[in-house]
Amino acid sequence: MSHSLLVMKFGGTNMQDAAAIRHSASLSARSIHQGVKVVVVVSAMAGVTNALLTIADAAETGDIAAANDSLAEIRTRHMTAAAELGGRPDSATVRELRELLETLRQAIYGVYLLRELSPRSRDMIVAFGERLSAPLMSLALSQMELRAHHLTGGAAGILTDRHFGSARPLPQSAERIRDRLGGLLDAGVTPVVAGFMGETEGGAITTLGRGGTDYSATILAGALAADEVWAWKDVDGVMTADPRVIPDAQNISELSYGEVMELAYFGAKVLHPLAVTPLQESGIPLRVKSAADPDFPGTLVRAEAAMDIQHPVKAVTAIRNVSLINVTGAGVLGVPEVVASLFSAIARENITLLMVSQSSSMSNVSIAVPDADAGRAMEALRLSAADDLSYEQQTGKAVLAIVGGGMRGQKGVSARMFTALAEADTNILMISQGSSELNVSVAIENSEVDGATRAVHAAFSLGRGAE
Ligand SMILES: Nc1ncnc2c1ncn2[C@@H]1O[C@H](COP(=O)(O)OP(=O)(O)O)[C@@H](O)[C@H]1O
Ligand SMILES: N[C@@H](CC(=O)OP(=O)(O)O)C(=O)O
Repeated sequence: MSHSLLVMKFGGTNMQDAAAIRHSASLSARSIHQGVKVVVVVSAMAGVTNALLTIADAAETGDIAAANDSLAEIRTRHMTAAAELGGRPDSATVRELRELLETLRQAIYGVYLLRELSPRSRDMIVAFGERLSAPLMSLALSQMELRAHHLTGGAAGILTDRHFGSARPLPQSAERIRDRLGGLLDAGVTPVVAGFMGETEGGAITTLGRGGTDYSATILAGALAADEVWAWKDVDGVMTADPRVIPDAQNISELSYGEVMELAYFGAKVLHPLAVTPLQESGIPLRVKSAADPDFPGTLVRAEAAMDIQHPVKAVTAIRNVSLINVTGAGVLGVPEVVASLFSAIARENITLLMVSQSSSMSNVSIAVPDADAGRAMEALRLSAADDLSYEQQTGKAVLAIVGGGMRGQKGVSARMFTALAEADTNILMISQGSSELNVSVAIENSEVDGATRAVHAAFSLGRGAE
């Protein structure tokens, strides 16, 4: 099928060094040479986002030596890639990288002097990963005789709210994106947008949450009414399970927006959980494609996905490092009161709620939240209707989920999952099924995740050659 506009996203692995960047540029060039306009969206080089977060924390705690050492590594990595991509020491790209790295150094030194790292400062620092990789992609494209122009997410028109660390795009972004990128595209220039980031109306840099470059790409695609989004990955597409845990996992040819959201929410690192939301209104398809095998169709994600009656479950996924919090109301408090206190605390603190289950006879409600959010959840509970509630936290748990639109109305799916878990000697701590019937999730011990995933994957015949 011929396209006129594609948005292509390249993640950290596909930007990790000069060779990977050159290969990614050539994947864009293939389409550009066919007359397709392409908007390129890039992530930071693999590992750089984590390194920047560690550097910011080190500076805040006063360990400027460690921060400077890591910063030097980041500098070397980018300068080496620029040189290998043909950027001369006096070129505009190398000068720009030098300036960005100097601003980053000053920002980190500021955190060190103040011993203070606000969510806003953290976002400003962490977004440098993408700001540093975008010029390298522009350079690689220009070495292929293509005209390219790189921009920050904000300069490309992505305007967000002020939720630093997990910002959401504002509706007025759409028109701004068309204004900022339309002219470039009309002039035959390929925009290269730094992913993961946007900016507030006041011009402060925000980030869209980990894995947010997928989200940047779909926000741009929605605004520009692109034909498709192609998210290039180091895997064949969205797989039936994490291929690092299940070598036998295979590519899923089609998923609906709803299915992919559930998968991402329940831990499949392959896409940002909100990535497809900007596509829902227009129905723009998203393809997850393999950078190593560009002609392989990968996974097509769209509004209505093909359903295979033999496979009501399409994938198994897990989130490790989860805490279970059990909340009990004392005597007079019934379940509604307990739920009300609990949920208002959760909402206030913007906590990711993975599972909820209640026991009506005991005025008891249990929730599963990521370990990283558990401290805040407990603190919020302490500050809420404190005296009448008691709560306890269990760490070291995980949530395992099966996902697939075909389980809607099908009997026996949960039974098959529970039998497989029992046979794998996995203790189930909590169970939940959304009324959308797109998933069934269970809480289990962290240590049992790999074995349980293998067992459930096999029980639903998801592996290669399982039939
Ligand atoms: N169900 C799944 N399908 C594909 N990949 C998965 C799945 N679950 C986890 N992953 C992991 O997600 C990784 C791809 O995501 P990510 O590293 O964020 O890509 P990128 O950096 O290209 O955006 C793979 O390396 C894989 O290990
Ligand atoms: N660099 C950011 C954003 C991102 O989407 O990265 P990747 O495409 O490599 O998952 C992160 O690590 O969260």
